[in-house]
Amino acid sequence: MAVINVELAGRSYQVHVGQDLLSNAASLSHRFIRKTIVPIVADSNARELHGDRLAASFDAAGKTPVWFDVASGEGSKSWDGLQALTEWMLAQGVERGDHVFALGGGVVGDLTGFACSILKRGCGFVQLPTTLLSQVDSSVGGKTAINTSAGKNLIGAFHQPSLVLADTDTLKTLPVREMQAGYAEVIKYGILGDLEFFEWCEANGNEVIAHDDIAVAEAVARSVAAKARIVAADERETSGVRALLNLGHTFGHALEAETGFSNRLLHGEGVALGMVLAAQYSARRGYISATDADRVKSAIAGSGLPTEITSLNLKCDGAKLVDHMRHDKKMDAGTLPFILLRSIGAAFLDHEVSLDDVALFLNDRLLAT
Ligand SMILES: NC(=O)c1ccc[n+]([C@@H]2O[C@H](COP(=O)([O-])OP(=O)(O)OC[C@H]3O[C@@H](n4cnc5c(N)ncnc54)[C@H](O)[C@@H]3O)[C@@H](O)[C@H]2O)c1
Ligand SMILES: O=C(O)C(=O)C[C@@H](O)[C@H](O)[C@H](O)COP(=O)(O)O
Ligand SMILES: [Zn+2]
Repeated sequence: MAVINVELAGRSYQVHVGQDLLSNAASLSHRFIRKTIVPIVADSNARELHGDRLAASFDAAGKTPVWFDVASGEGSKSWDGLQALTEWMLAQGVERGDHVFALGGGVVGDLTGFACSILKRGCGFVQLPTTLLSQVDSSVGGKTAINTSAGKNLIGAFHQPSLVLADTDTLKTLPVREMQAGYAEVIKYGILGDLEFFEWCEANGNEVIAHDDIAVAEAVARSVAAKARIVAADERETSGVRALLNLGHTFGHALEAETGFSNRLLHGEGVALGMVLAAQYSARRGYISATDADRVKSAIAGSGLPTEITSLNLKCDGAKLVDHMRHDKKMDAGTLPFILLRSIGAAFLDHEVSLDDVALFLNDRLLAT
């Protein structure tokens, strides 16, 4: 088992990565349980597949889990979802000093974290991530949010969890498509900041996706360590360091919006497409070679993720995708900084990008064969 610290003044916390952690959840989280009742917000699939182990752990400790079920899918990260959850938390008598547990993927983690950030102006929460994506990325770092019709994660807050238990056994039931989507956020850490980890991904990515225990353990622990370092350096994305974690997301969120935040394009798939576009756009700007852009694309394609936006059969042009980008949270007085590559393993923020040029670039990609 690995324990990674997220070092933040006054609210540092641990991320445990290992097998069968849910069976020991009560003892690992005992500091955060003050009452007999333990409120658990659960993704419907995660509860069905892994809820019993969690419940048994609390039962054995003399605690009583009370469950709030969240329907699977991005649609639950919504105003309606937030209203239903916060009203349930009030009905359960959750107080500011209490902790709510979030069992599931990034959807449940982001929704529960946001609900906890506003309930009575803030209560605690513990992340129990059960997807690869949520173990390597969304459960760590305190970004919480819901989507609106205007775009992705536009209503949210920074609110750090008190503890993260990433039980890698839960990934054994995760469909391959979801493993691939989570893997996009794994290889992201290599592309943005660590050439050696990118090369590890080139060699081991398929073992991760195939649920190989050793490869999964290494991928999750190394990803969490990378994210913890970045979050500790720039918790609220103000210095430009944390913004690098958005590699591929400016393009990806626009594609998610255009596909209606639906099963047509999972978040990780949008990030995969977005990272390929960011690499190609970096080559267009003369920062990296076409060969390096192709290497990024091949590594992503090799894991079975999409790499061509033509595969989405979009009925829009580049200007429409750029319109979605105008809602990006990085927009700053009319300019949108893009996360581009100086080399594989060295991302940077380019503040000189013209959105008109991005639209032209996307028109080319929408026509590519
Ligand atoms: N807060 C952050 O820093 C951050 C980072 C990355 C992504 N995100 C957000 O995370 C969300 C995506 O998260 P996700 O990829 O985990 O998706 P998700 O939460 O929708 O889960 C994916 C699917 O897996 C199912 N599932 C969950 N655990 C399972 C298990 N163990 N076995 C079988 N099925 C299981 C779910 O029911 C769902 O159908 C997006 O909304 C994205 O914006 C947030
Ligand atoms: O933690 C971060 O910072 C990230 O950017 C991680 C991303 O993978 C994640 O999808 C995040 O939710 C995107 O943030 P947003 O600020 O663009 O909504
Ligand atoms: Zn992401």
